[in-house]
Amino acid sequence: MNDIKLALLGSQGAGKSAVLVRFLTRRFIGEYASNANSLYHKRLSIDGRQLNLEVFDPCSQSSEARCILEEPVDWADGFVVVYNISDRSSFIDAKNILLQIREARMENCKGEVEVPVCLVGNKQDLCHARQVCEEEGRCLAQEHRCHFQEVSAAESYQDISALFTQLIRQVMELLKYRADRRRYSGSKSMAKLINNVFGKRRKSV
Ligand SMILES: Nc1nc2c(ncn2[C@@H]2O[C@H](COP(=O)(O)OP(=O)(O)OP(=O)(O)O)[C@@H](O)[C@H]2O)c(=O)[nH]1
Repeated sequence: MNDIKLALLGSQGAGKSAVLVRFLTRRFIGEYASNANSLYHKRLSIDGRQLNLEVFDPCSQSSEARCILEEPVDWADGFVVVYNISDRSSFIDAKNILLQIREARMENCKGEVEVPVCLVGNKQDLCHARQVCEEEGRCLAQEHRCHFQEVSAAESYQDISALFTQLIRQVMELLKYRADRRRYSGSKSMAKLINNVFGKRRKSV
């Protein structure tokens, strides 16, 4: 069974918990305790595969949230970066988070497939108070080569479910790629070893 670890990042009040709880329970719960980090577990089946999903929803202000950004690849297999379309400062925070993820990827991944990220513009139901247009979100996502989706955790389940499903599929591909690479480099070193031992012997015969 695959273990998939995701982290939700974004500024305070962007709706991280609302988006996650909508995905996990199909429900919208108006208020969440925002002074604690939460780790959610769920068993899922996607494309016929059983998965153990772990999602970290950090309290925006906590030091653990900052730690995750310091070692993102070690901690999570994929990220959901959430901003509030009716709050420009949350979009600026999302930009900074994407930059930090990219920097950390460059340091940690070294030629590896990129860690999957989805940029989410939440609170689409508040479009009368919109401060970030959809195009800006799309452009930012293109710049960071990540998926983008505007959603309303308050009003809809479908878009949120689709974005998590797509992200989890990307993560499964990344984990498969890593496992194949490990297997390949393992068999390459085994072949080298055999060649060293038997190749040398053959020469001396
Ligand atoms: N109108 C509207 N309100 C939302 C939506 N999603 C979340 N909210 C509200 O926004 C507020 C913040 O939501 P949270 O999910 O707690 O936000 P958060 O990003 O987890 O916040 P922190 O835990 O403080 O970092 C709550 O009052 C939610 O009810 C949405 O899609 N539409």
